[in-house]
Amino acid sequence: MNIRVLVAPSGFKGCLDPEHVASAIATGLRRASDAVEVRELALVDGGEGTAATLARVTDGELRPARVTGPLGEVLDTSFAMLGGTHHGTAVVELAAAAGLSHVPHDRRDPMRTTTRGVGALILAALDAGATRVIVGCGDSGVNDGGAGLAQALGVRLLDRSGEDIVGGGLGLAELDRIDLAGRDPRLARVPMEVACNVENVLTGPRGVARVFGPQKGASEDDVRTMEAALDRFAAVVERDCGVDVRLMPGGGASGGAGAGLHALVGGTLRSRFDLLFAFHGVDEAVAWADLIVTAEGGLDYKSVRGKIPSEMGRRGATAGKAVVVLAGTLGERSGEVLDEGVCAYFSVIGRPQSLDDAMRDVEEQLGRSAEQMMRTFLAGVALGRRQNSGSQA
Ligand SMILES: O=C(O)[C@H](O)CO
Repeated sequence: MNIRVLVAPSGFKGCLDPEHVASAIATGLRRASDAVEVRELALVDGGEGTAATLARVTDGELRPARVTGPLGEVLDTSFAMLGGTHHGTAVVELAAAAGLSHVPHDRRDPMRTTTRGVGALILAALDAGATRVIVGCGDSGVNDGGAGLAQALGVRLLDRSGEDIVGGGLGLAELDRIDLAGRDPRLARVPMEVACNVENVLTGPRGVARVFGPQKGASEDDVRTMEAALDRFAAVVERDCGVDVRLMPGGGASGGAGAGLHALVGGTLRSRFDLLFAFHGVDEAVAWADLIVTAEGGLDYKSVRGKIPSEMGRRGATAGKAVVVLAGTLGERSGEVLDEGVCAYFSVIGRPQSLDDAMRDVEEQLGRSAEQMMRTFLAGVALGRRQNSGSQA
């Protein structure tokens, strides 16, 4: 009897895209036995690779666009126009115009980086005739509450002297008034859904500056300054737009771009998995599988807060399926993923080596680990069969 294995990993950020992660795992699984039937789903979570992957799975295309990058530089990037039954839907990946990967290490500074280019991508999608826009959040290098993108779409964010505030997380500290009158009128007609991690909130103890600021280059002082700036932003938004974005689920996505996209642009914030997994047919694939193998570059306590391994753990457990996670590295409290329905997790790193070497060998290591994991699983299946036939004899 064949064992049906669903391979549904995320990409290994900055190292291997989800398609290559999936195919490396699938190769290893097939080596374990001819009785293994594999189905590959390369999953995206709204961050890097989302537009390209959704274009591919729907037979759509990437459209080039020249925008302002996070540091104010000229950036050649793209958005997706989906195909098939999703014709008319545009996917704007925030990371494509404001991603951390566009900011060199020595210039990481979320006090200054901007989402302005994301607004330009949304305009390009509207100009291309989009009738529905999906904005994917994640992997950003910004903390501007979506101010830059809103300004690019015609929203005025004014300081006390009636001047437009400057770009970046710091500019929000000067915000005094919001004027929505000049917002692009097409935004009132074209529905926009924002795929976000609904665990991320704008302010408070789990606020976005505190949780994600340091990885974007913020010092402790910067974090405090940005928190105060986001508090001010939230207060002005509440007064001028009539919505409290402080603890709104997903409002903290991508440096608070979730809050700005909702309050200033009119987008609806949605769980990224509910929105994006439908394109992949995840629920049907989970129902098909006996075993689910998912993967992530770095597994740690953040993985249980709305990341792909924990989401696959939950969906697998609900459907009564075994879920295993293969990870590049195991970080702080990675074991918390076991509380999310995952049966077991492994690091694929086989020997002490530098990060560069590990990244170079990762496909081979994924294949080897997947093969050994599958052999263990098959041994368990064989043992179960023997015990069953023994108890029936
Ligand atoms: O984009 C970001 O800021 C992080 O991925 C959290 O959403």
